[in-house]
Amino acid sequence: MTSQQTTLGEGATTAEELAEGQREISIAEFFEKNKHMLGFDSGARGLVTAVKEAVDNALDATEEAGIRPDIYVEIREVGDYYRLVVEDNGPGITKEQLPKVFGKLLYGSRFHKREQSRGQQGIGISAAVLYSQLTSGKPAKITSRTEGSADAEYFELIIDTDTNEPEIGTAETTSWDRSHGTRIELEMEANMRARSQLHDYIKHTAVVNPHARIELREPGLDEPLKFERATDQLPAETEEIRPHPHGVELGTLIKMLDATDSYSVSGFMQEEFTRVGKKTADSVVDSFRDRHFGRELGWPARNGAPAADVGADIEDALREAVSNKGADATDTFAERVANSLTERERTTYSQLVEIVATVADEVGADTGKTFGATVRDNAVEAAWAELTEFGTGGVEENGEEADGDLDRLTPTLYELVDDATSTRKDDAAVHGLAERLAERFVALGDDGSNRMRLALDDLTTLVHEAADTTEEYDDETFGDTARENVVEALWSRMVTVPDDPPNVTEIAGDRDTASELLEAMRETDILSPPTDCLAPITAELVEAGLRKEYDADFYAASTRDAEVHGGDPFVVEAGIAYGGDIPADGSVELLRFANRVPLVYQRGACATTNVVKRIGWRNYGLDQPGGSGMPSGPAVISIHVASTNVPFTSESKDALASVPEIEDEIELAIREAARELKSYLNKRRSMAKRREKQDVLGRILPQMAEKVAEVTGREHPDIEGAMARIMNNVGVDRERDGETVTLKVANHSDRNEALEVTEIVSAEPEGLPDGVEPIEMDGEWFVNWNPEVSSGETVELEYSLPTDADADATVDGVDDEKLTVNA
Ligand SMILES: Nc1ncnc2c1ncn2[C@@H]1O[C@H](COP(=O)(O)OP(=O)(O)OP(=O)(O)O)[C@@H](O)[C@H]1O
Repeated sequence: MTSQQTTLGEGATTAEELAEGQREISIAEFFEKNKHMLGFDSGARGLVTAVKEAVDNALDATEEAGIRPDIYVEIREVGDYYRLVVEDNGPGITKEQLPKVFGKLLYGSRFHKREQSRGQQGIGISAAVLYSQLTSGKPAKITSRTEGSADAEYFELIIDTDTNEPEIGTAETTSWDRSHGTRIELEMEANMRARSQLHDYIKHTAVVNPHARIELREPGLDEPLKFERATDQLPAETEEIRPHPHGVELGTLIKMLDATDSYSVSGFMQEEFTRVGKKTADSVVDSFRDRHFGRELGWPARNGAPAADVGADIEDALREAVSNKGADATDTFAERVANSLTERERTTYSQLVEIVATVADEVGADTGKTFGATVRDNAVEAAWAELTEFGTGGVEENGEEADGDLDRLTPTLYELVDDATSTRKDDAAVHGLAERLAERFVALGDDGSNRMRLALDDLTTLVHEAADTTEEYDDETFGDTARENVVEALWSRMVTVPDDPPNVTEIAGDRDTASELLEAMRETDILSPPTDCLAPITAELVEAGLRKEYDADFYAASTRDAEVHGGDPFVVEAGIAYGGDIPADGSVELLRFANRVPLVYQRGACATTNVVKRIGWRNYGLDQPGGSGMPSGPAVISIHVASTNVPFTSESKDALASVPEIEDEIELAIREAARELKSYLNKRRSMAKRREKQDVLGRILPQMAEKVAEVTGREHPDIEGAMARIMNNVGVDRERDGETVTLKVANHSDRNEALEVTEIVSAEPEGLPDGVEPIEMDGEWFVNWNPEVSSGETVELEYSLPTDADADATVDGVDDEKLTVNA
C-alpha cells in the first residue's frame, strides 16, 4: 500500500462482503420495482394502461388475421379490487404459446419485425399481469380459442419474478361461445380517477380505427359506451421489411454478419437489407474498400517532359526486366506498356498492374510467348520505379535535368492545392505546401512498398502535418476549411483499389473492419425503404374519424409521403376539426396517435405537442395567447405517426421522442391542414362582413327610395335588383305576366357561376324546355334548372303556370351571402 492510500476504517465493507450481496436481477424483478416505466405508476393509471395493452393487442391480433375487430371491455368493482375483462374475436393463442405470452416479460411476436404494429416490445400484457398479481395477489385468468378447435383453453397463471417464467395454477379445456378469440381477466388494486383518460383512450381508438367495434362497460356508466364500425374495410395489409442499411447499429450488423449464409459482402448486402441491388451493393463495397485499404494516388507519367523521352526510359526499364522472351515479343511488350502509360495523365499502382496484365495477355496471344506471373511482377516493379523515379533522378523536363521524384509530383500537387485553396494565398506558400505534400507522399515508399496508398484518416494527418510546417516556414495560414478542401481534392483524385474486400466471416471477426463496413453503408446513397410495411389511416379516414366523433363546422386532413428516421420508414398524418359543438374556451384539444394507438398521458413531453406549440397559429386564424404555445379556440388537432419503429420517450409508450426528421414532417402535415382552415376562416370572415353590409343596405335602401320619391315627387324607384347589383351578387327575380312566369338570374359577380334553381309550384307547370321534367310529390311540382351564368350576364327561365298557383324558388351553387333572391 502506498502512503497516499488510506486504511479502511473499522466497520467498512470489504469487496468480499459486497460480493456476497451481489446477484443477478431478473427482468421481472426489475419491472416490479420500476412499474412506472411501463405506465403502472398508480391505481388510476394502472387500470388505463392495462386496458390499453389488452385492447392494442386485440386490435393487432385481429388485423393480422384479417378479422374485423369486435372488442369487449368490462371493468367491475369486486370487493377491494377492480376486475378487468378484455375479450376479442382474434385468431386466439395456441395452448403452447399462451403461458409465455402472458407469463413472461419480453416475449412477443413483434419485437424483431419491421412492420407497423401497435405492440413493439413484447412486454405490455405481461406487465399488466405482473401489476395485477402484485396488487391483488390473484392470478390472471385467460381463455383462448383458436379457429377450428372444438374447445377453448383456460389458464390461471402468475409470473415467477425470480425466473421470469409463467407459473401455471390451472390449465384446463373449457367451452366458450366465441368461435375464436382471447379473453383476459385481471384483478387489480385500482380506482376510476382516470375515467376521462380511459374514455378518451377508447373514444380516440374508435376515431382512428373506424373498422373496429368496441364496447366499454364500467361502474360509472348506466349504459355501455358503444362505438360501432364506421367502415368494413380493414387497414391495408402491411409487409414485413428487411432492415435498411442506414438504420442498423454496429452490434446489430455484427450479429447479422454472424448469422448470414452469404459469403461475400455484396451478397450479404443484397440478401439481408432492403433497397440493395447489385449496383448499390457495388457502391457500398467500393466505399468499404476505400475505408479498408485506402485509395491510391496516381503518378503523372510525363509532367511536361516529352512523351517520347519518358516512353523511351520506361521501355528500356521494361526490356531489362523481361528476359527469355525473344527480342520481338520483348520490344512489343515494352513499347505497348510504355505507350499506355505515357498516354495517361496519371497511373496508380493497381492500374499499372492491370495494364501490364492486359498487354502481357495480348502480346502472349500475338507472339505465342508466355508472360508468366514472375515476368509480370518484374515488369510492374521496373515500370513503377521508372514512373516514380525513385533514386534515379533524371528525366528530361523541358530540356533541363530533373531532380527526381519530388520534382515530378510537386507540380501536380501544386495545381491541386492551388485550386482547392483561396486565391488570396501567397503563391510561394502554396508551392511550399505542394512540395511538403509531395515529400510526404514520396516518404510513404520508404518501406519499399510505395504504392501511394493511403486511408482517408492518414491522408488527413498528412495534409495537416504539411500545412503546419508550411505555416511555420512560409508565414501563411491554412485554416480548417483550406485543409479540408485540400484533403477533399486529394481524396477525390485518388482511386479506389481493386483488391478483393474481406469476406463476411473475416468482417464479423474484426470489430474495426465491421465498423468500416458500417460507415460505408451509411455513406452510400440508398433509396428510402419501401412503405408497404406501413398502413397510414389516409387523409379521407382521418377526416371521417373526426366527423364521427366531433360535430364541427369544418374538417381538413392531410397525409404526408413516407420519410425515414434511423432506417425506419414513417408517415405522418394530421387532421383539424373546427367550430360547431367544439368548446371555444381554452386551448384546442390535441389528439395524438402512434400506429393507431391514442396517447393519453405525458402530453407535455410529446414531440407532437412541441411542434404544435412552435407553429405561429395566428397566421392560420387561431388565437395564440402571447404568439406562441398551445393555440386556443374551438378546434381539435389530431396527429398520427405510423412507423415500423415509433420512437417513444419510454417503455410505457406515452409520448413521442423528439426526432428531428419526424418533427419536421409533423409540422408540414399540420401546416397542410391548417392552410385549409385558414382559407375557410378567411372566407367565413369575409362572408360575415358581407352579411353585415347587406343587413345595412336592406334597411337603408327602402328608406332612400322613400326619400327620393318624396323629394322628386315621382313614384317609388324600383329597388328590386339594386341590392344584388350593389353587392355584386347573383340576383334571382320573378316576373309573372298572365300565365307566363320568368325567373331572371342576373350574375353581377366577377366570376361565372353554375347554379341549381328549384321551383316548387302548386299546379302543374307547362311550357318547360326539353330536358326539364317537373316531378310531382303530394300535390306539389318540383322543377329543376341548372343554368350556367357568365359574369355580367342574365339568364331567363320561362314557363307557364295558372295565375292563381303559388311558386317559390330556391337557389343552390352559390354561397348564401352572395345571393339575393326575390322570388
Ligand atoms: N389478444 C391476443 N390475441 C393474439 N395474440 C396475442 C394477444 N395478446 C398478445 N398476443 C401475442 O402476445 C405477444 C406479447 O404481447 P405483449 O403485449 O406482451 O407485447 P407486444 O404487443 O408484442 O409489444 P408491447 O410490449 O409493445 O405491447 C404479442 O406479440 C402477440 O404475439
